[in-house]
Amino acid sequence: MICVAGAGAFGTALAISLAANGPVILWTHDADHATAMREARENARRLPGIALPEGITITADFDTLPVEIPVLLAVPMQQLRGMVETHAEALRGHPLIACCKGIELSTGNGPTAILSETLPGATTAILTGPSFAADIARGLPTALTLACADAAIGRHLQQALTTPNLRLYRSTDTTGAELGGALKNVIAIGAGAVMGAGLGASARAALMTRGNAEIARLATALGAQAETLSGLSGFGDLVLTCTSDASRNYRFGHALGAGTPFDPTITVEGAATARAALDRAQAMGLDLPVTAAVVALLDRPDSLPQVMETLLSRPLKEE
Ligand SMILES: NC(=O)C1=CN([C@@H]2O[C@H](COP(=O)(O)OP(=O)(O)OC[C@H]3O[C@@H](n4cnc5c(N)ncnc54)[C@H](OP(=O)(O)O)[C@@H]3O)[C@@H](O)[C@H]2O)C=CC1
Ligand SMILES: O=C(CO)COP(=O)(O)O
Repeated sequence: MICVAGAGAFGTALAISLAANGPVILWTHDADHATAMREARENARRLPGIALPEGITITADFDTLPVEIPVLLAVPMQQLRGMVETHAEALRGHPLIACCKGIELSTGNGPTAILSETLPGATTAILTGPSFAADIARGLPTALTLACADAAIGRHLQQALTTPNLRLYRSTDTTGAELGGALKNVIAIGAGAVMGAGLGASARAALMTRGNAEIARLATALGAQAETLSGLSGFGDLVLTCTSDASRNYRFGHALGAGTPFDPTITVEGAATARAALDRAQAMGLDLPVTAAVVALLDRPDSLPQVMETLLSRPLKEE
């Protein structure tokens, strides 16, 4: 049995896929949402139009968790610490697999560090990579990275969480897996802005490539391995998110570039992470021009011409 904590689009999609392997508990913090999902056998709020298999038990009560089953934490990054602190007693003793992408704004930390700080001694891992919730939920083929610092536990989790349509690759580089997934969202906002402003696919390719170099600069300085960044959780997710309007980060950037409104209730992880990444880079004396451009655009959505001018007038250098 597996528990998925967080009934957003991704948590629900993971629960649907995992239900092919055996019983799944899908937990939401909202009792009314649990009731609605139980009655409709659908998550109409976050993943409409897809039936929840019978093998998924929906609950808003953590106290009933069977001992030691893995818990996948699928809540937005900036909510992870608060959620784990609130439910620390219920989560203690369970292997915890973070499924969120981002850097915490208040600390500059990633998901597994937050889990270790909140529940010292916990077994932690990160599940990340290129996959849209709707694709997973519809049973389309997807491949993700499961990173766990403990190789033996990682091997066990890889087996437990692989499903017929979700193929997991294993890594021990949690830093690389987390940072690839976090920082690609920042570049996707930039890629969306380029396309929204009508600057063209060539400009987007340039931004993606220089963004990729920037991800490597910050992530390797923080201890990531270069091979991880060229894998599913890095390059794979960067390509997916920067080129598909199924991505919320891309669509948010597109709206910024086009000067059109964007629904503020939609989860856009790259916005807070852009600021967190820039803070960390500045503290380390690293230059992240694309991330700085995204932050400038977040601060002043009408500043796109100046932001582009700043990027294009940087000193010429070797690639
Ligand atoms: N959607 C996707 O395609 C993918 C998403 N991810 C990652 O998964 C993470 C979650 O995203 P996603 O599911 O899409 O987001 P959604 O916006 O669809 O859902 C977020 C969920 O988290 C819940 N939530 C918010 N705050 C808390 C809290 N304090 N305690 C418990 N639950 C809370 C929300 O509840 P409520 O509805 O009540 O607000 C909602 O159910 C993100 O980091 C994202 O990057 C990764 C891969 C793919
Ligand atoms: O992380 C994702 C795809 O791998 C989902 O991207 P968005 O959060 O931008 O929708």
